[in-house]
Amino acid sequence: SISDPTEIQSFLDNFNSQAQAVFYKQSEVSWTYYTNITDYNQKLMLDEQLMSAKFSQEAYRNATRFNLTVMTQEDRRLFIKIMDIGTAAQTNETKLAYLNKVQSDMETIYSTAKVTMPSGQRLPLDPDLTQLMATSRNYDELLAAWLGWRAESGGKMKNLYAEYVEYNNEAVKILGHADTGAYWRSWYDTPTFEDDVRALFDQLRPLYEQLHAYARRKLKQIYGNDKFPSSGHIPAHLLGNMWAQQWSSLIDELTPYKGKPTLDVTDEMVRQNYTAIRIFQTADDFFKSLGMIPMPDTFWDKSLLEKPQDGREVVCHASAWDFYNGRDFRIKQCTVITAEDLETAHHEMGHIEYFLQYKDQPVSFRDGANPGFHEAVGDVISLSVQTPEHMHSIGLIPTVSNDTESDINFLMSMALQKIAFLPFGYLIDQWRWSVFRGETTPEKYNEEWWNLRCRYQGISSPVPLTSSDFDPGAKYHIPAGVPYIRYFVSFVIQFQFHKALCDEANYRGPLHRCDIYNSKPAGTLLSNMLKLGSSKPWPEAMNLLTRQRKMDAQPLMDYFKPLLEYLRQENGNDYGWHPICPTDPTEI
Ligand SMILES: O=C(CCC(O)(O)[C@H](Cc1ccccc1)NC(=O)c1ccccc1)N[C@@H](Cc1c[nH]c2ccccc12)C(=O)O
Ligand SMILES: [Zn+2]
Repeated sequence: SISDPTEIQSFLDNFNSQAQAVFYKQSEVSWTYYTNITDYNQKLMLDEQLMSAKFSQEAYRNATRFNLTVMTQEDRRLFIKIMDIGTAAQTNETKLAYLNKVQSDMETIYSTAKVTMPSGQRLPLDPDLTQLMATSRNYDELLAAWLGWRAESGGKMKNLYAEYVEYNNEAVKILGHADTGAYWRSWYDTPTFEDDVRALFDQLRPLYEQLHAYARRKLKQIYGNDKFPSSGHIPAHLLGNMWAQQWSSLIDELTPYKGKPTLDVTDEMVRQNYTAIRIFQTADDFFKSLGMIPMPDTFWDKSLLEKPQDGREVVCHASAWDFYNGRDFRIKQCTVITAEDLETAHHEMGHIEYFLQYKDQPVSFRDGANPGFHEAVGDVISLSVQTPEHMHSIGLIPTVSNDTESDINFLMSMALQKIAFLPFGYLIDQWRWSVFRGETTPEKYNEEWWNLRCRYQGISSPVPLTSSDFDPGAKYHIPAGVPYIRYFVSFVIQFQFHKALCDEANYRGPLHRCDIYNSKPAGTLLSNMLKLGSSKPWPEAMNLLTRQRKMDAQPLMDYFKPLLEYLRQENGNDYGWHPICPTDPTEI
């Protein structure tokens, strides 16, 4: 095998320039499809995916001819990443083409699904059903939207998913992975990763149980005790979100102390005629205040920041795009003028900032230190943006009151976003890993999904399950094949990052009131970590930013400590739920 340093270097240089060209072409063709769903654009994208797979297979074959043992650590790391080609390892072109087609068809079903409401209106998820789930307080209207969405999305792809699992597993096994779940977990390069995330979740459950109990009591007052099963579960369609994954839209009902200025800035954004562009300029301004890299002109020219009104079908689920040429970076988001979309805009721009910071790395290092890092960048900035102090400084709330009651109100609004999410962020890939392992077979897909929803999230289906249901398919990341444990990891580490940046900014107060806006030292510290991309093992990136190498839920627990005390006080013994789903949801 080849050990000559000159040959090693020329292979890496060659790969780097060829890969940029191939990945650029694939990004462009995919972008065309995602922003204009037609059979023709899908075919162009699928053809390009086969070309790109051939390039990756060739690079893999060439890379195996080199002797890794004589290389520098950095070159060895590059070769290992070049050989991690995922499903492109499938050299049977018919099988790979079919896998890619099935995956794209499921994502298209999801992205073009519409629900016919009792009124006869046909509503898409974005923006209509999302807004209905957030604003309606009518039990039956919420149920109609929830039932309609699951039928039009997941209900239409159950058999496709079983095939996707089979073909995806077959492809990654060629690389030596036990199954697709094992392949996805390998990106964290931690042999105890599954145990580590389970330990974090177990550590955080008491926080969630208290929030769940508080929300359940308030929702019973709104919808009546008779709508809630005696098992203690909350019906899945009552949490203000299609998947009950974040409960922020219930903030007005769940605010502990009434009579204080609202923390939901949506109305004020609408009153000030906020536009999608202005939402993204607000986010860009924050990164600039830290001395970080502003969005380039191509971002403003080529992003799609609003749902097209010309009848085009698009994939509305937000995403950030690196075109791998060091110049072209875009966001695709069907932005609406709400507090939640202000938050999502920061989340997406966090991905772009990461792209910008590592754009001079070799292509194979243009990735997050681990997938959770990529999801955390924007959310860290958003933790500062959402403080009452910052919201006041950008004119979205009239006054800042930091008496104890206002403080609890603010912590509640953050908990509805961050604590409510934890079991959801955890359970999605618990389900998928069990499916990829073959422990959960197709006839058990839906039953196991609700087992996890009932056990970890304490919510249950408002109607009896039938064998044709496939509720996992009603959540974008399942048909789109996007892993999800990354968000659970992000929701833990973003508080570690926030604490480290607040320390760097010489902030002294309570963590939940810290706003790092204008802190160049904090911006420099964050940039230096982001510049690494995936060139170093993630514990090193973690250490550079936080001075420790592990994921740690303590900063999150410290942030919410005052709220946990309040909730324990409020709930007394009225908390918790039976781990098993209620047999008949209408059984009371
Ligand atoms: O899915 C997303 C945002 C979409 C994304 O930015 O994570 C996007 C997902 C995606 C991945 C691959 C193909 C298509 C979509 N990820 C990226 O765009 C992305 C880009 C580069 C590197 C890594 C991820 N958020 C999650 C939950 C969430 C996490 N943080 C939040 C903050 C506010 C609101 C929601 C969330 C959700 O909606 O369930
Ligand atoms: Zn993301």
